[in-house]
Amino acid sequence: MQQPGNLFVIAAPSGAGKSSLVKALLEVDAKLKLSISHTTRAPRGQEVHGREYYFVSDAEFDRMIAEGAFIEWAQVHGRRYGTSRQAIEARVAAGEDIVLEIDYQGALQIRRQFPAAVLIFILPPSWDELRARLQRRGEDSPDVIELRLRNAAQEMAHVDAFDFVIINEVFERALFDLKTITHSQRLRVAAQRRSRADVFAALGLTPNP
Ligand SMILES: Nc1nc2c(ncn2[C@@H]2O[C@H](COP(=O)(O)OP(=O)(O)O)[C@@H](O)[C@H]2O)c(=O)[nH]1
Ligand SMILES: Nc1ncnc2c1ncn2[C@@H]1O[C@H](COP(=O)(O)OP(=O)(O)O)[C@@H](O)[C@H]1O
Repeated sequence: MQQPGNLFVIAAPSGAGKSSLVKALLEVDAKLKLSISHTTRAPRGQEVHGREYYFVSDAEFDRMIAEGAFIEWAQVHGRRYGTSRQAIEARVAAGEDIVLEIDYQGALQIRRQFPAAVLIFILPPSWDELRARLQRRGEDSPDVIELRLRNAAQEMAHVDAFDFVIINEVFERALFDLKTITHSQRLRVAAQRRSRADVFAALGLTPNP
């Protein structure tokens, strides 16, 4: 029987570097696939429908809620964001490892439905650096940046519900931490199955004869 895949849930205050880290992680880990959320917020400059998000109208989002199409959804920074059930259930059952880049409210909903999900929280090194990153990114108006900074405190208050916390100060170090977590989870699952071959496969090694 196919073993289910792993779910990695990554949350962070806006500007902490979560999208950049996840993008870099996906580039070096071919086994990981990103869950692409639906949102009612407008696309930013370089964003493409179906790549960063499925950008939908409020009416379309309402319809999806009514149909039970979301495995979790939440209101964040005044817009709605959700993970489609279809995108997760079939893929996890097929053994795929999925990354969800969602807020803490969504992370807690996922934990209730998938107790084995690994919840990772990314923190900025300081408030000043968080503000500086939002400003440097240059995608949000000053009003939106202030709203995101206010919401960051609320988001960070939920850090204790997470399994791991990574401080994204030096980018490469934070990426290394993320890789350690995904590797460890795969090894743990393989070890639980008590199969030496599985443990070696998870490491990408060939067992000695
Ligand atoms: N609950 C939930 N939150 C989401 C989902 N997709 C994105 N988010 C969160 O919504 C917040 C705003 O995302 P976005 O507007 O792309 O800005 P970002 O903070 O720069 O990533 C972030 O905390 C995201 O993690 C989702 O499907 N569900
Ligand atoms: N370790 C880091 N040091 C300096 N800048 C960073 C670091 N990580 C990410 N950034 C930058 O901070 C900004 C916000 O990162 P982003 O990945 O968009 O954050 P989030 O998805 O959490 O909102 C981007 O301009 C990104 O290039």
